[in-house]
Amino acid sequence: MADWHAPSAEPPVVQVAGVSKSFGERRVLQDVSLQVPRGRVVGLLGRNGAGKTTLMKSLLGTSTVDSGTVEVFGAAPGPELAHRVGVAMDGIGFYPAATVHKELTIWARALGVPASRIADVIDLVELSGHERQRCARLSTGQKQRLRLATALLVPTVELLMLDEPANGLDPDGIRWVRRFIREMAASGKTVLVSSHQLGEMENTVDDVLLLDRGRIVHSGSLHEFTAGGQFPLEERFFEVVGGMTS
Ligand SMILES: Nc1ncnc2c1ncn2[C@@H]1O[C@H](COP(=O)(O)OP(=O)(O)OP(=O)(O)O)[C@@H](O)[C@H]1O
Repeated sequence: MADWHAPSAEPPVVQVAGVSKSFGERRVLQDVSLQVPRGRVVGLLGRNGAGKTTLMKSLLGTSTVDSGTVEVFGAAPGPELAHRVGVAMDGIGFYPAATVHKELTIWARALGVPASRIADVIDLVELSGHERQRCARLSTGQKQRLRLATALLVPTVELLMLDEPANGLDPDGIRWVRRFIREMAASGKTVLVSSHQLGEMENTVDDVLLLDRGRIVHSGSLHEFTAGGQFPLEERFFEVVGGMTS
C-alpha cells in the first residue's frame, strides 16, 4: 500500500494549495490543500453541500477560486486539459430525443474526436445494443454509463473526474461502476470520484479526501483511515465529521 505522504518521484496529477471560494457571504471552500497522486483512485467524500462539486469544478477551471492555487498536470486548469481529463458530472443532461449514438456524436464533435471512437466507448461502458435507443428512454444506470462514455471519448485521457457516478443505481449498477473504476485504474488512469456511498467507496478507492463544510478534514490512504480495515469507512467518516448538525 502506497504511503500518501511518502515523497514520490512522480509529480501529483492534481495539486491544490490554500484554495478558498465563497458564493456571496457563504464560504464554500476554506483553505483547501490536497494532492491527487498519479495512478490512484481517490474518493472525495463529504455530506451534501460540503463543497465536493465546487472543488471539482475548480479543478476543471469551470469555477474560479477566490484565493489559492489549482494545478492539474502541473498547470492552471484550462481548455487544453480536455485531452488529458475526462469528466462525468452528476446531473449533466442529454438531449432526450437524441439516440445514444447521436449524443456521443455531438460530444465527439465538440471534443474533436473521430467518430470511429464512439463504438469503442460504447463497448467500454457496455452499452452495445443500445446505440439507437433514445436518451430519454435510458434507465438511470444506462444514463450513468453514457456519462462515463463521454468522459472516455478522448482516447488520451489520463485523469477521470467522476461526480457521483453511482447515484441512483441499484446494487448491480453500483457493482458495475466499482468494477469500471478499478479497471480504469488498472489501465493506468488516475480517478477522482465523489460519492456519498461510503460502503461502496470502501470497496473502490485507494485514498480518501474528506471534505467537511468546505475544509479538508482528512486526506490519506483508505488503509490508514480505516486502520487496515478494522473500522468501517462509515464509522470513521462520522467520527471525523461528527453526526448530523443541521
Ligand atoms: N453557483 C452557486 N451559487 C451559490 N451557491 C452555490 C453555487 N454552487 C454551489 N453553491 C453552494 O455551495 C455549497 C457547496 O455546494 P457543492 O455543490 O459544492 O456541494 P457538494 O458537496 O457537491 O454537495 P452534494 O453532495 O449535495 O452534491 C452549497 O451550499 C451550495 O448551495
